[in-house]
Amino acid sequence: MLKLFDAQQIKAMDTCTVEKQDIQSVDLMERASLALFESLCHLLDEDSHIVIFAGSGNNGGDALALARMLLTKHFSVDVYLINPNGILSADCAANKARLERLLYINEIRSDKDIPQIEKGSVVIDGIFGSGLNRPLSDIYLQIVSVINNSGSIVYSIDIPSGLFVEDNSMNNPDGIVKADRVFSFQFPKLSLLLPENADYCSHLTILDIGLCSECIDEQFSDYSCIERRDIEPMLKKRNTFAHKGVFGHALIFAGSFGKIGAAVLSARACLRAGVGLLTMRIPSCGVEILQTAVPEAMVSAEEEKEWLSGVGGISDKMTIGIGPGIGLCQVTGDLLKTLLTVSSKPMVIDADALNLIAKDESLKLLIPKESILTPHPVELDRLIGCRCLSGYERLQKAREFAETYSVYVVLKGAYTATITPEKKVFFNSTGNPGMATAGSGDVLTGVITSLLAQKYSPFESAVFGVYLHGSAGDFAAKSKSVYSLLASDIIGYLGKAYRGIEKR
Ligand SMILES: NC(=O)C1=CN([C@@H]2O[C@H](COP(=O)(O)OP(=O)(O)OC[C@H]3O[C@@H](n4cnc5c(N)ncnc54)[C@H](OP(=O)(O)O)[C@@H]3O)[C@@H](O)[C@H]2O)[C@@H](O)CC1
Ligand SMILES: Nc1ncnc2c1ncn2[C@@H]1O[C@H](COP(=O)(O)OP(=O)(O)O)[C@@H](O)[C@H]1O
Ligand SMILES: [K+]
Repeated sequence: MLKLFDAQQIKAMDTCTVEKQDIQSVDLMERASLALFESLCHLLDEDSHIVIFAGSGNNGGDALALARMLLTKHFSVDVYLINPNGILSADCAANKARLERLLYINEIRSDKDIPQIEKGSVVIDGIFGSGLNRPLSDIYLQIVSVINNSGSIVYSIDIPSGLFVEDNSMNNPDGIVKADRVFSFQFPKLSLLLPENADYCSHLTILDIGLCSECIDEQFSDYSCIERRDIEPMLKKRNTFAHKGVFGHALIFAGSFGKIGAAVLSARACLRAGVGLLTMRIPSCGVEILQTAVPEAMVSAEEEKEWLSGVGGISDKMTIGIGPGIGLCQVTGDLLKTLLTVSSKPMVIDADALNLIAKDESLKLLIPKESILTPHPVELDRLIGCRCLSGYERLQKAREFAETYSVYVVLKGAYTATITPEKKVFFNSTGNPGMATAGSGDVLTGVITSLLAQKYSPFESAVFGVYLHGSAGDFAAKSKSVYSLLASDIIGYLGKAYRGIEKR
């Protein structure tokens, strides 16, 4: 699991590593720059012209060290050191001295020193890193504007200059470098996983710079990224004598007139994710459709033709999922209230079930503890009753919600965040923009309900389900492209996603 840290913690680990490994901080800088150099070389052409912008802190020091390494490979390099106050950090100064022996360093002290960037150049952005402590102003704003308007490929060191590591709600969007790729040292930065910062980082590479693992373990973090190696041990092996009774009985409430497709998608996904038995509670207009499309599912038909109004037959043995395509009828809201009142086991709550809860404050208190709620950002805003201005704010509100109601919140997006009742956040690493298509959320509900029915813990059901769903989406995108991917394709590749986890 990759932990994410704030700027102070990064500095603390830096200092701790230097002490524990008995090295100088400039040696750690050299190691970081070397990792960057090696990774960057794969992306450069022999005749690339490289324009490096270095700031006065350690991010600038990295950039100057990188320039020296690029010169050893005979790249054409121009270096601009932005030094309006004439004060450099010690390691930046040391690297300036080393580079000066090899190359003339242009210094930018006022706006008249700002260069035009030659067309076709590659820009390296080493102006500010994790030490940024205020939004950019003056000369820095002008330089960022020159970089962003240069039409060049831009690679940022550690983080796009001008972007804060965590909260950018008060930042100036014009003062942030838009990078084609960010090379982040050791850990992703939280801000790079939030949707409002998508423009500043098209691709992300994490570079291992050998920070001391003891120093990393000492630092507490509420945020981490789930990797394949965290998921693999969660997979439950199936024994030879297993029978369908072992793998749980899911009961999914889904569909309304015109939205029976949502029920079909969640049913198929639930079965493909491995549940033993599945009953679908749907309005009677959907019975034929569902029985034809998903013969493996049982149907509990609602008396009402077009929407759900009654809970039907439920038992304690069943694991409930509710929401896909159910609509917002009052009678469906009443059903939800009954269901929340009579159930004490964790359930999966999605889509219109979340919208119904948002409309009736009293329902929130009835949600069984440890239930899994799967809102997309708009559903989350409705649930908490306010329109969040940034992904960062939304994440904090979702954490408060998870704690207040003792539930797991799966906040969906490019990096879906599973938030625990303890307010810990686990970002997912699979998935792609092809999944931004109708019905992929219904598929996720089916998958998570299936895992919960198979006795995965609520936490495992959420993070494992999100990972599996994203991984199936990645296989689907490889085959169908991100443009043509359908939610059904995700279901079709769930088997391959399981194989991917089971293989290693
Ligand atoms: N992770 C690791 O372990 C490793 C990290 N390494 C590298 O170190 C980087 C962090 O370096 P850093 O701490 O020196 O901060 P960095 O961002 O270069 O400069 C901050 C300076 O700028 C200033 N300043 C701030 N905001 C400003 C503004 N808006 N406008 C103008 N000035 C502003 C502020 O000074 P102030 O003006 O506040 O006195 C401060 O002195 C990190 O990102 C990575 O690249 C590797 O070398 C080794 C391993
Ligand atoms: N750009 C993206 N990258 C990765 N996953 C994505 C992306 N866009 C959407 N998804 C995933 O697709 C699903 C969409 O869910 P949702 O918005 O509820 O769709 P629907 O309501 O159409 O079923 C979520 O699991 C989300 O994480
Ligand atoms: K940078």
